[in-house]
Amino acid sequence: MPRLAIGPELPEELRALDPPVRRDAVVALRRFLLRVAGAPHPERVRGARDARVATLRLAGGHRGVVVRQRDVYWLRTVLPDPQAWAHARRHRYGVNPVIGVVEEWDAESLERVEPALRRSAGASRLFDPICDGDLLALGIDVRALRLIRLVTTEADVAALEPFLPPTQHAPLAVLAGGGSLHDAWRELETCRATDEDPGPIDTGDLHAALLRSPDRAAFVADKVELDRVLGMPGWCTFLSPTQHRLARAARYDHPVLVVGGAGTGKTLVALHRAAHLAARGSGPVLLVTFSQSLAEDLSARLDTLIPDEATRKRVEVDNCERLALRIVAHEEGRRPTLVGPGARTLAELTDEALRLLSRATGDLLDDVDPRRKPYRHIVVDEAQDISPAQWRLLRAAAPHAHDDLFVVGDPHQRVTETRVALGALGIPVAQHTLRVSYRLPAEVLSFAVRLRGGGPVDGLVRGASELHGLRAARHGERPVVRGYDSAEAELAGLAATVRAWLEEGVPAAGIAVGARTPRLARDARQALGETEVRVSTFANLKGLEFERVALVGVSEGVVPQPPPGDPGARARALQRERGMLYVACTRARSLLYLSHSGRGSPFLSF
Ligand SMILES: Nc1ncnc2c1ncn2[C@@H]1O[C@H](COP(=O)(O)OP(=O)(O)OP(=O)(O)O)[C@@H](O)[C@H]1O
Repeated sequence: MPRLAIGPELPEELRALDPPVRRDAVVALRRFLLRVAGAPHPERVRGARDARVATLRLAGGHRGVVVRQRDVYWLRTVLPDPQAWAHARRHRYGVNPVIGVVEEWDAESLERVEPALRRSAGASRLFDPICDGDLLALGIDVRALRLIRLVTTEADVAALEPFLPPTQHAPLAVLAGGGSLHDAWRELETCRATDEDPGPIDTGDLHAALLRSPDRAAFVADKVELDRVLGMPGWCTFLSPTQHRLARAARYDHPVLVVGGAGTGKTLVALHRAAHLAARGSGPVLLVTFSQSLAEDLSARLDTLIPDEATRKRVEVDNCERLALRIVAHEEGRRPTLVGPGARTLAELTDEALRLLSRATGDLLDDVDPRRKPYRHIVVDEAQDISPAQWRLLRAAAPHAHDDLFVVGDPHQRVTETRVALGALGIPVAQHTLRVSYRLPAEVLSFAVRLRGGGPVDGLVRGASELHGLRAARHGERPVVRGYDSAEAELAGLAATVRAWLEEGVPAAGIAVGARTPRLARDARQALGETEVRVSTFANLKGLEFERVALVGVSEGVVPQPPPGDPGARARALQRERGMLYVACTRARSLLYLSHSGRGSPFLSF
């Protein structure tokens, strides 16, 4: 049987086809995998730049492009015939000689760019001070050296980005920006998907390279696996190398904290870690987040990610408040009252739950009897808004052992008063950072980061955390900021904007409208009439994402809300206000619209 690896774009490409074409393509792939009668066979590509590239006729007018070596087939893409042939001729494939992952080169474009680079090349070239040996040690392909030697400016390197594999472009971009060889090498290291030493790299071994590239290829051994990979959303199968390394690490001896800006995949990593622990861990897993609605969302996504029922059952998903309630209810035999006579506050219940757990084990920080702990592994999302008391409860709910706590969060997205330094709570963590936002187009990301401004915020480990080094995976449209003379005109503008989006075909579920206060959110709801778009406060948009987001009332006197007089409290309140607006802005996958009446919020002046 052929060994078939699926490329990351394939599930979406197939879903976008007309149903009959899609069905034919999937049947053809099943036949190909099983080598049964009627299976498509690889067809050579005349004029291919890489002799290993072939196409498979999958359905009427559609072909798959495969890279083939002996019985290994890497299915890169499914396209209408003419585009498939063009794609097949255009690219060549290789293996990074340092980290051993697969590389895809847009060879045709690079051939076109080379004469232009040669013509514009200055006398002194950007990489002149670096010898060939050093470039090769960074994994730069020997065939690319001639081209790279022509590069004169940092802008040349940026212009080459779409045509180079990321493993070639990333170290060059670091060097072009003035980084050292060591910095460039560290950047290359982030493209590794595992911590295992790959040993000597055989650049002729496509199979080994594909196995080292889980972001680029997923092997499917049989029809069941093929159907599963094709049927699931891409996020279930393909993680970036850094995300993969963090989520699938065999073992962490100490608690782990993953931080990262908006849309960098922290929640995705938390979900995959929970799934990994459910499959390979050594006991019940708790996945905990900020609110009940986020917990419901995570739970639904875990159902998709973990098809096996028994494995799925090993993960409980909850928020911290309900966790405390459940622990107390379990002990007392009935649900504690939250209102009326005898009611306890959520804070009191959290303390009570901690006391109960500590009693069970003898001591809060000492695992006298780890079997009495309700969970073996705890994964925490939205860590920045979990209170110290809740952290103590979480710490007490799992034994001190390997893979006990895996925490993700972003201190810049804090929307509550909470400020915790995990170390001070007896949770020393090893910190990792995600730096690429997959949700936000570069234009929305840079707008949101500038608007976030306000200097460093309190980090989750200790000290301050700065928002820098974050980049976007793609480009898109610039945010729109509109000023109106009155609140009525602003709401009419909102209604017209949302109507236009719906008329363009954006589904209502892909649109969110946000406002700073519940009252403004109610006004916006009213202005929108019957439309089923989500309308909420900035803070309640936390953790969610939409195609388009409209934020209203981003006006002076509203954002920020008037801060308290005490200077310390004032500074913290302003940081929180910035955090809320940043959270709201960063929910937009493609388009962000902000409006104000009268003068705009001072946060908009950057
Ligand atoms: N490697 C990736 N490739 C493609 N898409 C990705 C990747 N990682 C994350 N995404 C997508 O980016 C979006 C943001 O991911 P996620 O919600 O996990 O980020 P986050 O860091 O938790 O965001 P936030 O903190 O802003 O709520 C999701 O749509 C997710 O599927």
